[in-house]
Amino acid sequence: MSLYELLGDEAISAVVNEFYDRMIQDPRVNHHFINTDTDKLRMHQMYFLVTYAMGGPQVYNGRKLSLAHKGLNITDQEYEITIRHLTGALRKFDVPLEIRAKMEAFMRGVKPHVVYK
Ligand code: HEM
Repeated sequence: MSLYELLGDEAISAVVNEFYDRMIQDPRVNHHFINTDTDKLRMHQMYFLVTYAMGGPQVYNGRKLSLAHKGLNITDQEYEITIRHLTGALRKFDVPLEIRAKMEAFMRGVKPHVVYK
């Protein structure tokens, strides 16, 4: 069974919303989002995770990660903070450790496409 089937749409969207709330409230990373339509971004992020991290239906039609983060110059430290906010959001909704570990591994795998662009 895929992560997508295990969690379901509702839980995934709750996690993504919680994750964005944490990012937007955190002064160490929220400056990146000043010029971003965050409602649109929540949707894109959710579709991206469903499609690539969770083995769900292919619903993502946004830009490639390296293009989406071009010019943001995201640092290693900001990346770690972001991972902590995602795993924190997963924990808040009692997502089991095994799934949290898989999501974290996925996030670490795409890091080269996101940092220092
Ligand atoms: C950890 C893995 C990450 C994934 C999987 C991811 C995924 C995405 C996706 C799917 C988009 C939308 C692309 C589109 O609209 O076409 C996006 C945009 C964006 N991401 Fe990430 N992201 C990650 C890490 C980060 C980090 C660490 C930051 C900053 C601290 C960040 C900041 C942004 C911003 C500001 C945008 C919007 C750019 C714009 O307005 O054009 N992302 N990301």
